[in-house]
Amino acid sequence: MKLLKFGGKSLANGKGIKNVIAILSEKIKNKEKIIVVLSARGDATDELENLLELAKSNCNYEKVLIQFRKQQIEPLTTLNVDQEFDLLNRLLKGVQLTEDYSQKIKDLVLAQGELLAVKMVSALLNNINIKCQVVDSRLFLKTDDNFGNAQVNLVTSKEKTVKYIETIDADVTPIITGFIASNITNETTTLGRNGTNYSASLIANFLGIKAIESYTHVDGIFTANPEIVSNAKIIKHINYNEASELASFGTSILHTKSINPLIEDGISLHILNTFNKENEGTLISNHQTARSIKSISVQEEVVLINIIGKGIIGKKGIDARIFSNLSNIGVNIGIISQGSSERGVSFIIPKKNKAMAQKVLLNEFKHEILKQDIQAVNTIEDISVVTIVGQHIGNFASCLDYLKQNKINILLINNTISGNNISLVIHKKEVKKAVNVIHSQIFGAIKTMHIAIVGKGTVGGSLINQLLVSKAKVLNRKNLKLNIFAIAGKEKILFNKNGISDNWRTSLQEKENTLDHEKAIIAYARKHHLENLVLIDNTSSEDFVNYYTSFIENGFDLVSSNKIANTQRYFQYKTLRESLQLHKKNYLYETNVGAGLPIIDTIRTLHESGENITRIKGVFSGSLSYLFNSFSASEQPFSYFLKKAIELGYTEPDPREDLCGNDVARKLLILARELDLKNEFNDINIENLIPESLRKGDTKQFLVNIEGIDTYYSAIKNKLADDYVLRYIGDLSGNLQEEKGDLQVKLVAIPKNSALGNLTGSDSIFEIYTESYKENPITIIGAGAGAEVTARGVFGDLLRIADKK
Ligand SMILES: Nc1ncnc2c1ncn2[C@@H]1O[C@H](COP(=O)(O)OP(=O)(O)O)[C@@H](O)[C@H]1O
Ligand SMILES: N[C@@H](CC(=O)OP(=O)(O)O)C(=O)O
Repeated sequence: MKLLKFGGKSLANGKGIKNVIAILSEKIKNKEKIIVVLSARGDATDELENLLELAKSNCNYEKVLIQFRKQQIEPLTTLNVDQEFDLLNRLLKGVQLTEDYSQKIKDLVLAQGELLAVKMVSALLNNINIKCQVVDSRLFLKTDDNFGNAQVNLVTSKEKTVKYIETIDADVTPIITGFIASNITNETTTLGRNGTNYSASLIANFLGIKAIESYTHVDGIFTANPEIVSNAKIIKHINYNEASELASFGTSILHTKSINPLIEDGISLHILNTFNKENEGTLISNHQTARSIKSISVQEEVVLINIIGKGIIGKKGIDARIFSNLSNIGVNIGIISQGSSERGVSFIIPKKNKAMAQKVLLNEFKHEILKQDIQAVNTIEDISVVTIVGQHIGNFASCLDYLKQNKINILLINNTISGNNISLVIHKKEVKKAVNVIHSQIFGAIKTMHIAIVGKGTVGGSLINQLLVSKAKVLNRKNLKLNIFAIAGKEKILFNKNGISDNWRTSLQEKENTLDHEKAIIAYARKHHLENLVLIDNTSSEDFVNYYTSFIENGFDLVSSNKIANTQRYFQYKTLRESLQLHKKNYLYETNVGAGLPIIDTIRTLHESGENITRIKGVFSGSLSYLFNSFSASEQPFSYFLKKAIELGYTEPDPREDLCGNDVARKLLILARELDLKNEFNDINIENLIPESLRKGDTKQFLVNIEGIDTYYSAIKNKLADDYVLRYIGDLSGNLQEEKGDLQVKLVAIPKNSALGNLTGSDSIFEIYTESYKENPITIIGAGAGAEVTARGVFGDLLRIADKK
């Protein structure tokens, strides 16, 4: 024999009730012997509670009641529910007249939800010729008078239940009400919200039934509430102790008191999904596993009480007085801590006990308050307790770090005596983010990075497309979800917390122009509680860089192809690093120097490992590499290659921006600063490649007179010795252990058969000289420019940040 319990959502109209009837009829037709226990349908209990409140405040409840009736008689509108609704009408009218109701009346009103459910399910089964019978549990579940949360008299109830069920013919399936019972004078009581599970466990225990199937609307018990963590993992098997732990820490699919009757009789409880026939669900039984399970639970409906006062530090008996006073009025203290506030005691109690507890404490400590030893007894309401069940504190440090990185403020932390549960008190609005952050950290489950991309030009646009194309692969290989939640152009901004899609260009185009993109991005991330935030700056904007600290302070890591932040004045450079350090954030900018080439990473690794870098030299600009490689190897005039470079898109629209040498100088400065040198941009000796006569005038004028550049370069070339070529190089030398290095950007003659002399096309080359490598520098050569390779480099930085999480 099995007992089947169906929850409210399973019995709701539509797919739910249809599946319930299908499940029941299949089992009964297969001659399985079953007993059924039902909750109220859909949200009936909440709706009945609401009707009581409406009546109490003398509002028009009739319309709401009509609507409620309509829902309850679906899908069998001919069902006679007059008895239940006549009673509801009378009770609600009474409440409206007196503008009040007792807990006793409330129980009678709520009970109608379960009574309607069993009536409907029986009728639907009878309609398909299945023999079943409505069973009102009030006839045999007997309780005390504690309406709303009545205690069951186990001995009497067992006797009555066994007797009652014996009266039902063996071929008739009992359809029993959950949640409701009665007292000794047969008045209706209830077993506490979500009490149907308890009814089911008790009835199984009384009748010697060894297996319960509990049908709900989720696939079973997960490593965290699946409605909060979308990639939570199902736990297939747990034992009673683990189930009790999860229940007591707020895993709402389980209820503490419904576990005890199972343990007593070794009854297995199989949690299944009404809406997913294929799923195996979670089996709770008395088996023992070698490895204990881990799961994250959330307790809502709690408040934090702070007793604040210098006068209570070190004073004996304060905790004892708190405990005894609250326990006298039946209030449980969840977590207590003196560490969180240096000047007081903080603890958690159920929200419903707040007023009572405050009154009792104010009275208990009235002398201390009078003497100003206690300044206040405060309550903080908007909090939740997140518990990681099965987690030892010893391995939790990285998780705390990770929460901090995600700007989650922990008000209290507590680990239990057994050392296997850790509870964190946090603000309610941060719960979703916190649970997701902890979950991904503990279970190594899919981690989601929430990315905002500013700049959608050649590099930005390529990056967005690369991310969209590669995201499925990254998810597969690295368990990492790359979710672009914002794209900002110069004027418009596009948001989607679930990730922007392939047609982002059109969607962005359709948006209105907006201002203050940085504020909008920060506000959006906060509103939607997004974790693992990364801002990617693919602009060349000087202004946008000013917002970097704001992003850092609001929990963002940074990636940028924009060089400005690294070439500002040294004090600004330093301030940014200080802010990164303070907020434990990362800033990666590999593409600032060699596009997709791993220059900064190599230099940083060498430098951090204590290798003395003595010189860095190379051709840092793809466009200038092309110009001098080609010009040196050909008889054509310089302007011929300059025009070609413009055509190929190697240069900026005004090629003088490349020729002036500032871009190479910026790259050189960035490298110098990686070595902790304190150089300023002005310290760099830059050879400007534009002849004096061509420096003035707009782009158009320059392009018209472009051949004017040739005499200048022919003269230089004529002076070249045999087997020498021209290269425009960045050169960092001097004593690099000092405060400042010697930074030169210059056109030089180089032997043709050297590494720099051998350079071809638009490749860049970086020679890194170190003490250990002496005259044989580490050399990195490759495409050092281009939107696609730069975007790939930015992508790499993003993955590096994800790896640090
Ligand atoms: N760790 C968890 N695993 C599964 N469900 C959970 C967990 N924690 C909380 N829940 C919540 O428990 C609820 C399912 O239980 P319940 O409300 O009793 O369902 P029903 O009304 O169908 O009986 C779901 O809303 C689910 O979000
Ligand atoms: N209907 C009652 C009892 C119950 O257990 O419901 P559910 O099984 O849907 O949690 C309630 O909502 O409290």
